[in-house]
Amino acid sequence: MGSIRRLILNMANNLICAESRKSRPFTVIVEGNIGCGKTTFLNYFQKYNNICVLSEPIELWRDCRGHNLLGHMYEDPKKWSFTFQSYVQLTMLQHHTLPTNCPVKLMERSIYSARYCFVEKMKRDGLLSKPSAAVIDQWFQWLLQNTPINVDLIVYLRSSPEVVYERMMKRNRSEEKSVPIEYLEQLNELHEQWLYHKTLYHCPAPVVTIDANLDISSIEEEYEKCEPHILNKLAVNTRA
Ligand SMILES: Nc1ncnc2c1ncn2[C@@H]1O[C@H](COP(=O)(O)OP(=O)(O)OP(=O)(O)O)[C@@H](O)[C@H]1O
Ligand SMILES: Nc1nc(=O)c2ncn([C@H]3C[C@H](O)[C@@H](CO)O3)c2[nH]1
Repeated sequence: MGSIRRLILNMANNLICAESRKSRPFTVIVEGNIGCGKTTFLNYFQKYNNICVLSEPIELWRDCRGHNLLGHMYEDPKKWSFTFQSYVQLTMLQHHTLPTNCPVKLMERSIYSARYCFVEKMKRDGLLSKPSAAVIDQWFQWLLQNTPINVDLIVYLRSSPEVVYERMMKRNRSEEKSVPIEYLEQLNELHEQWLYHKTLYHCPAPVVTIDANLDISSIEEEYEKCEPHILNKLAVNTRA
């Protein structure tokens, strides 16, 4: 009796998984250091009218019921890292689970880089206490097992800290004005370990790497090479 029950449960589970895969869009996350060109990359794909393009919810981080959590985090990371990362994890979860009829969802960053790069760096720098890091990770592990945050492809905009530091400074975001190049060097190392050498944490999908150091005048060729991977053979129409 037991084996028949297990067989029936197995079949039901397979049906549910197949159904959730069918209903979930082909999900692509664009990862890379601050200033590497993620927004610029997403803008290139705005021409497709059935790719759901989700930029990083930075405006939510700058105004959470009137509080600029991004600014607080950079001004006093010891005090505000947990608060900020809790909200990053929520807002990224909202993007991962946002329903769409589009066959492709293209996200700027993800719940994965928040955990594997930024939280990791805060843990190593002692900016997140062990209890705080444990709570963030308990949430992350539960979400991993119980919510549809699967991704199908990672586009890694690989850059050098010197290049992105110059771009970040030129872009001149007020909260980032005191970010030292050392921060970008360490963030770069974490991205390299996670996405290039794959020696840090689990990589949730295949990675396509782009040389993000290329100047704006020549990088579009790299974006074009990336298109077939993202369009994933789906009928994605360009905007009329
Ligand atoms: N290939 C490039 N060559 C030169 N400048 C670039 C290139 N890509 C983007 N930039 C410029 O660098 C700055 C950062 O680009 P962008 O905002 O796209 O990066 P980002 O990865 O989204 O940054 P963040 O992680 O801070 O949101 C912008 O001023 C943008 O115009
Ligand atoms: N600490 C921290 N944790 C995150 O998960 C995270 N995601 C993005 N950012 C910062 C980088 C840019 O300044 C700015 C825009 O990417 O926000 C983060 N900072």
